[in-house]
Amino acid sequence: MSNDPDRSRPANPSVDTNKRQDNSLWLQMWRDDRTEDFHQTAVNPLLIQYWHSQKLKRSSRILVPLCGKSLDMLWLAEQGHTVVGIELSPIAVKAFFNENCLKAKKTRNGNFTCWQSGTIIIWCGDFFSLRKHQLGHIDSVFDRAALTALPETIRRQYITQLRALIEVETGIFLLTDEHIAQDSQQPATQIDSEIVTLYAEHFDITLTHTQRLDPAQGSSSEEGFYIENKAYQLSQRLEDTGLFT
Ligand SMILES: C[S@@+](CC[C@H](N)C(=O)[O-])C[C@H]1O[C@@H](n2cnc3c(N)ncnc32)[C@H](O)[C@@H]1O
Repeated sequence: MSNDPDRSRPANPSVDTNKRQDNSLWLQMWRDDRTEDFHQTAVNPLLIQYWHSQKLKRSSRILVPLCGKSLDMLWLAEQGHTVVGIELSPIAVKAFFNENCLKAKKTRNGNFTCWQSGTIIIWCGDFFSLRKHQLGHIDSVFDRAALTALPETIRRQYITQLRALIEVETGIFLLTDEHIAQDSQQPATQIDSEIVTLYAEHFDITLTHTQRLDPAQGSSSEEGFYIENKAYQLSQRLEDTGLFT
């Protein structure tokens, strides 16, 4: 499932060094305006297709970790939800509000600057430093290119932090782009082994959608690989929370 932007990173520095390096890399990417590999110029079609199967109330609060300047946040707000994004780069946050002609109010909160326009709130700062009391109640998480943006060494910590920020009943709608070797025998209906490793301990995992992109469709996978888009619904198991003992 590896999808992080810099595969030339050293394989095994300590997690903290790796996080610092990764943050610098993302901040530089935004300064250089190199966002074409991940920023989508339209709302994600799988979000539109599958979001409502969660049957959330319109008033739900949705967490969008590592949100960039994603237009998906606008669509979620249009569904009546309050959207709570978290993004490291102030350039990305400013671009989101400016490009969508939204006037935002900025307030300082600890190491974060909190930008708000109507029902869209973006916390600008490091996801790993955010605390639950800052964020408030969260009903669902939308993760597109957040888990997969991080180096593999940090992904477990991402999930620990995500669980610390949400409620026991909060579900996650996760979209991934998996890079599959063309000679792989893996069936399209298979849950990615890294998703199992990372989430199965605490979550029930449902694969809701798989779409294999033909390399001829212009997908940007490396030679010898194709991309498979997958949508997962993750539900935390209540017995892990101590509610059923
Ligand atoms: C691959 S992009 C995806 C953005 C967005 N989810 C989308 O679909 O367009 C990953 C984003 O995560 C941000 N990011 C990376 N590490 C972060 C961190 N530790 N805290 C907050 N944001 C982070 C990057 O600046 C970048 O905008």
